[in-house]
Amino acid sequence: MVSIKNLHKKFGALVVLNGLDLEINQKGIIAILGPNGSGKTTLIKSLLGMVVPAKGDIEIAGEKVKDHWNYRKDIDYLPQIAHFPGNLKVNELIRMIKDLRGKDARDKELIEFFKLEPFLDKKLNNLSGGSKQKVNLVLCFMFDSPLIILDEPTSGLDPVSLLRLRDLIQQEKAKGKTILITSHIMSFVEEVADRIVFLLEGKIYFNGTVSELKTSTGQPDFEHAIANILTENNA
Ligand SMILES: Nc1ncnc2c1ncn2[C@@H]1O[C@H](COP(=O)(O)OP(=O)(O)OP(=O)(O)O)[C@@H](O)[C@H]1O
Repeated sequence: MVSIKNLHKKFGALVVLNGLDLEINQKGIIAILGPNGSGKTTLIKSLLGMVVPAKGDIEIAGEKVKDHWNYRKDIDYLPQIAHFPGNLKVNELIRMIKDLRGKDARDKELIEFFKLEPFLDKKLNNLSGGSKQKVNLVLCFMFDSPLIILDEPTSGLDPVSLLRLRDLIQQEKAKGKTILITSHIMSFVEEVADRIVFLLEGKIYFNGTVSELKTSTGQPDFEHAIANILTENNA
């Protein structure tokens, strides 16, 4: 589904991706983890053509990403920071995105799911951070694409909304989708992820299941296994 070969990206003198290779051929939930600044968002944006790598090849569903755009219609993406036009009302934004994408959308179901009905007539500028994130989630999930990329979907969500998001992600997985996710909430990652891909120094440092990670680090729990990688590598 996703094939990345020898990916390089620098910002000025800062080397972010340094010959990264990654194959994702499975359905299910793959967590992309790594310390702050390790290049998770840069990697995600490279998949979407929003960052242009200096070197390397990316293919998604057998289609090359470079100089192409058609493949993107089959990807749903949740950006880490959504820059919404603040003067638009929530329902106006949802309508606008539906018009732009020109695909069937299940917005009503998701608005109900995240209990957003009371906010539909409010301007985005007047929403709390968590409510904005729920709008972000509705916009991402409403088009039912086979590949979903979620950059920090948990950010700003209260515990009840977090449980709803977890259920939604599990439902999408059950439909046979591939879901890439970044999150700094390790308990959430441990609960949902089928595979952990850990970025360090511009490459994949670990690629395996949660239990393989615990075994390879000799740690009894997931949070300590991640902390162990970071301290061992002075990250
Ligand atoms: N457009 C840009 N111009 C300059 N530097 C950038 C740009 N985008 C990212 N960087 C830098 O590249 C590095 C990797 O950033 P990136 O956002 O990919 O990391 P991340 O792993 O997603 O981090 P976090 O966990 O904090 O979200 C950081 O040092 C960041 O400051």
